[in-house]
Amino acid sequence: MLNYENQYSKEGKLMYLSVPGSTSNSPVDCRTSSLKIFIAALENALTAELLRNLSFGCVNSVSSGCHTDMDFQLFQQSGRFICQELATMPQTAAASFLTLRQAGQDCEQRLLQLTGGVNTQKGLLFLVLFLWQAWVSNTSWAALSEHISNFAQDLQKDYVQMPYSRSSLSHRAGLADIRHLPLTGFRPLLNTVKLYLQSDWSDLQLTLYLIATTDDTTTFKRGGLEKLRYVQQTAGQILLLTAEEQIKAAEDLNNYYLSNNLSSGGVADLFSLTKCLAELKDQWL
Ligand SMILES: CC(C)(COP(=O)(O)OP(=O)(O)OC[C@H]1O[C@@H](n2cnc3c(N)ncnc32)[C@H](O[C@H]2O[C@H](COP(=O)(O)OP(=O)(O)OP(=O)(O)O)[C@@H](O)[C@H]2O)[C@@H]1O)[C@@H](O)C(=O)NCCC(=O)NCCS
Ligand SMILES: Nc1ncnc2[nH]cnc12
Repeated sequence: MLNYENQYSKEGKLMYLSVPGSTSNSPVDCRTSSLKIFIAALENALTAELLRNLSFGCVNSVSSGCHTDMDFQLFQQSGRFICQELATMPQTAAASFLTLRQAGQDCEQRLLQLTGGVNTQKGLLFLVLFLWQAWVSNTSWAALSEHISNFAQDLQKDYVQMPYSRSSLSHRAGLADIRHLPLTGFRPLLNTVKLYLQSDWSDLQLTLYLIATTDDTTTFKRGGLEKLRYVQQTAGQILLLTAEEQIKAAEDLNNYYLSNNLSSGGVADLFSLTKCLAELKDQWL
């Protein structure tokens, strides 16, 4: 077992691991070795998301949900691709919002090339890059929310300059879209992680909680505001039932998604990120 000598910054943060007797004179950067921890947690979470029994219009191991253009294998490829991109992302991308956005847009284009133009997980990629940036910049868990909120403030400009697009429709409908998360320092997601760690929620209960509390623009785009509000209210009511009653009611809601051609893609991403952060929390600086 190698005996590591840690090296700390002036603020006392663990910055490097130096390997005694190593041939190279440059210390092993703990950010590189620890990035493997980050990526392993993301891989585990993405696998769990695809293995959900009820996926509410999303792709899983036994169904393509309401997606004729995507399947389980494509999502496996998409997830592996995103993990590989994070593993090789240059640290310079973490320097500012603009460098991160450029890196994210380049990565999003490579992802779309991989999928033949099908949007599998561009939302997940967007969100996980903020967490990647915080991780590689050695932001502590306690400082995470304020750090991301400050870092992402330029996102506000998206709403001003937004061309007439789906995002503008959801924004005009008053929805808290995907940009709301980094702008609020991932506060809703971190609250979900805290609740998840305190409870013994099943994957179904976590999914239902996320449906109830998320303005999923993929659901809104396909079904409009009335159906979005219906699934949110129904999921919240299901969580109040006994565990046995929940199963039947959840299957009915899952069938509602399928019969109305609805997808919960945003919820699926938040499911993955909740699981990922729950695994990382105790190892986060
Ligand atoms: C910032 C962007 C990613 C914004 O993209 P866009 O302008 O398209 O914004 P939206 O359409 O509003 O949302 C994009 C995706 O975000 C997910 N999502 C939706 N609601 C929420 C929410 N409330 N909280 C969190 N995340 C949310 C969702 O992504 C997932 O679903 C997609 C797959 O489902 P599907 O139904 O197939 O989606 P579509 O293909 O759109 O529908 P069909 O055509 O099939 O009918 C998939 O993306 C999942 O991830 C929304 O789709 C982007 O503009 C951007 O800037 N990206 C590059 C920059 C970057 O990455 N920067 C890094 C940091 S600065
Ligand atoms: N499993 C899935 N199916 C459809 N859209 C998704 N977005 C993220 N995960 C997804």
